[in-house]
Amino acid sequence: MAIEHAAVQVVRKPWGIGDLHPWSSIDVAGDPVGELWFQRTHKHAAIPALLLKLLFTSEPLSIQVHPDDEFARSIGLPNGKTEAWYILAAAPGARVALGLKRRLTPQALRAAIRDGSIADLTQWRPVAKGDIIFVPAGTIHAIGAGIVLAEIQQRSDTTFRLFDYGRQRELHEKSAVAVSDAGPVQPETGPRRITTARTALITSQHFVIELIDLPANSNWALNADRETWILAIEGRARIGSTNMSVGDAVFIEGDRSGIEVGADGMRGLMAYPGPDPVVALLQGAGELTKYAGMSAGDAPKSSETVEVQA
Ligand SMILES: O=P(O)(O)OC[C@H]1O[C@](O)(CO)[C@@H](O)[C@@H]1O
Repeated sequence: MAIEHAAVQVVRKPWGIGDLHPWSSIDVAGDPVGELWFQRTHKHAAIPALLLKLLFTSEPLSIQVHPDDEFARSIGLPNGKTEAWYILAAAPGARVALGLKRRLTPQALRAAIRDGSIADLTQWRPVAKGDIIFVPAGTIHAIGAGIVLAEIQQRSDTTFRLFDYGRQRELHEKSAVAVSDAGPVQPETGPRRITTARTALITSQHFVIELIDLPANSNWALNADRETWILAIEGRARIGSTNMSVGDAVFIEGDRSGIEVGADGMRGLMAYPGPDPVVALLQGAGELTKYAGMSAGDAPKSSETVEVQA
């Protein structure tokens, strides 16, 4: 049984940024921060199946691919890395790449990595705030500059890079060729309404991602039998005794809790293992909350911060 205000792990990246507001009040001294990873707070807690992150880009990430479960296990890793991105903010012209413009043989893919022409073969698309993008393991992909996004992924840090814009980081030609589905991607299925407050954005074997839009001063019951992550993206709420405002995340597993929504409502992402949406997970309690007067000062940011260089 657990309800935790997630700790934040800072990951520095060459493509990161220097000012994380309004998503985090962490002071970014030094190298740019590319990612904030939300972590369980108890040191001896079981390792969750999912990883929730925020990504901040001032330059494009590498063109990359991740292994599926089968390949990951063949090299001694516990699982692969299917991921999804929810766009929180996007500068004009911001874009992401998903799949290739045309199908390549493994030999042609290897040659395109070696001569860098893979950069001209990826299929870019514009993105805007509120977009959701599903990236199954094996999909060649990249994230462009000027984006803040929330990433939900299988818990893995295995990335095979195909191209890195001249940065001096390692490429992983052999593994990338072995795991890539080197062609155009299939069209995605659209979001599906679960209730007036809940929309399933992604329904997949590995995780479900819901957009939750909880009205001002409403009360809810959260019945989390399985691992569940909630990220606040607008407004405020209190989950159990944890106050949440923009950029805060809560982990809950094998536990029940009330949610009291603040005076401006709360919009957030809720993610849990798939394959199907769990209707009983979040239910309206039908009462106005006593918590309507919550102010910014009532919602402290996560207390624990650690640093990682990547
Ligand atoms: O190799 P790079 O460019 O630092 O990118 C790695 C990052 O890309 C992502 O896979 C997002 O596509 C992150 O989960 C990961 O940390």
